[in-house]
Amino acid sequence: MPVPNPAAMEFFLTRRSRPAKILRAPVPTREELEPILTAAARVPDHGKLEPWRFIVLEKAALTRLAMLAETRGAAMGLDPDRVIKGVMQLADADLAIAVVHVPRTTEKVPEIEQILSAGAVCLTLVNAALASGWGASWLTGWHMHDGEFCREGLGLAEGEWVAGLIHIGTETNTPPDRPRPDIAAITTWVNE
Ligand SMILES: Cc1cc2nc3c(=O)[nH]c(=O)nc-3n(C[C@H](O)[C@H](O)[C@H](O)COP(=O)(O)O)c2cc1C
Repeated sequence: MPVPNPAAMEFFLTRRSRPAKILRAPVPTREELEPILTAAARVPDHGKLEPWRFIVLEKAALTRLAMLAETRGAAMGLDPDRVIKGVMQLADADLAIAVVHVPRTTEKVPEIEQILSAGAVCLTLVNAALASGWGASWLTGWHMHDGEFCREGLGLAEGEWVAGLIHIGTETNTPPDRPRPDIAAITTWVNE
């Protein structure tokens, strides 16, 4: 007989991100983050390759990265509004964790499966933070897709890239949930 876990199921049926712009201090301490990171690293991982790693960005690092985004966005010739959006995402944050995809060279596990595993880390990190009572959000942005920014600002090695920048903090208000998928419309039942 299956042994249900109603509390876990209730969490999954009601969980939702909190927009990064409404997250503020206090943020989890390093000690409080440890179980959250441990939960996030407990994901399906074909071949046990661990094709991901974490970079925990505390306030001073986010301020430094916001300044780098300003110069980098201008150097890239991006639309100023887009630059500012990326800059403020970092400048307003008190804590964010970059989940870095670290591709492993192996013939047994295609890279796409390693990338999917990195996505699982991102979602589990959001969920573990939410389950611990924090607000959390999975963002990226033009800076996280820019190799030069990631090399200079985050010290990423060749081939590494940011799968998600997970913002974590205290929510300052509770915005309404968004409409959720119609399960009947996206599900096909096959019995023959
Ligand atoms: C890979 C990925 C990247 C994302 N990047 C952004 C982003 O840069 N900016 C943004 O506003 N939302 C971004 N989102 C969407 C947010 O995470 C969004 O708030 C999320 O869909 C909320 O879903 P939930 O409430 O079910 O957790 C991204 C989502 C994913 C999966």
